[in-house]
Amino acid sequence: MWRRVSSLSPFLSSSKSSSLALAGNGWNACGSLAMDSPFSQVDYASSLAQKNPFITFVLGGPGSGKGTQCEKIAETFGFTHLSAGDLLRKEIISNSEEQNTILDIIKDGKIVPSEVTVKLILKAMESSHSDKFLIDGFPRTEENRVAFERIIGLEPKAVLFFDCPEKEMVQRVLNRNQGRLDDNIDTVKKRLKVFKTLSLPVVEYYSKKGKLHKINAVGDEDEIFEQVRAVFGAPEVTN
Ligand SMILES: Nc1ncnc2c1ncn2[C@@H]1O[C@H](COP(=O)(O)OP(=O)(O)O)[C@@H](O)[C@H]1O
Ligand SMILES: O=c1ccn([C@@H]2O[C@H](COP(=O)(O)OP(=O)(O)O)[C@@H](O)[C@H]2O)c(=O)[nH]1
Ligand SMILES: [Mg+2]
Repeated sequence: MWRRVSSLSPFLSSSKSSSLALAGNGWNACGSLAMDSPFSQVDYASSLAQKNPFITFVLGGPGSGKGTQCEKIAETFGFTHLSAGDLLRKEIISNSEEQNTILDIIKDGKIVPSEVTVKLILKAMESSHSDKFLIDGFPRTEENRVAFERIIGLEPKAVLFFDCPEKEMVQRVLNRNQGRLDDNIDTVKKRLKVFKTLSLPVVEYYSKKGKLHKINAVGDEDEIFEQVRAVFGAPEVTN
């Protein structure tokens, strides 16, 4: 079942004291790694997990408006916006060992190995002083999702899903005009297949967990943002 749009604002204000994300994955109730944890070598993630930031994953097909809406959310609600695609594109123009592999995968509309993407996200989160993150365009597969939980030791508190018809997504991607090597009809067709087969199961997973906020991504940017604002900003109706 899709979750109705309801406000996250009470959740946001109490996020610092929440211990939800520390359960499981080798973490004990104090937020420390258990002695027998298989991940006790991964101490670089421990300080981030102890901070327990408010993480929102932002999902949706190519061109559904994730990046556009994330900019608005970041500006309005003070989130730090991390686009997984942007982090990967930065790797391509750096001298990283993986630059050619990443380029080929993106050009082909496939998914970069989880380990690579999660490490880039972790590095970006650690170098920020923020305690509220929007992670845009990730996780794109169930394997991505599991790798994030395993390596970082945290789960999202909320997940936004921008629901957009394919025809509209294709039109937007082809008009994006940002010089992206994947904004062409061949790649977008492949990306839509990947989205349906690998990414929609992640959306379904968070729906079942009651964390999903589905946004109708058709309409003008401001209309869409009003739906998003209701998720983050409006006071929770209690009875
Ligand atoms: N609501 C909208 N209506 C029409 N075009 C939009 C809308 N939102 C975003 N766009 C445009 O569509 C393209 C894709 O948007 P973007 O935010 O990059 O999507 P995503 O990050 O999901 O791929 C961009 O050129 C953007 O300006
Ligand atoms: O977690 C991610 C995010 C992106 N990508 C790759 O980067 C491309 C572009 O992703 P981005 O989120 O920038 O695209 P958008 O959905 O915004 O068009 C994707 O098609 C994938 O090839 C990936 O492999 N893993
Ligand atoms: Mg984007």
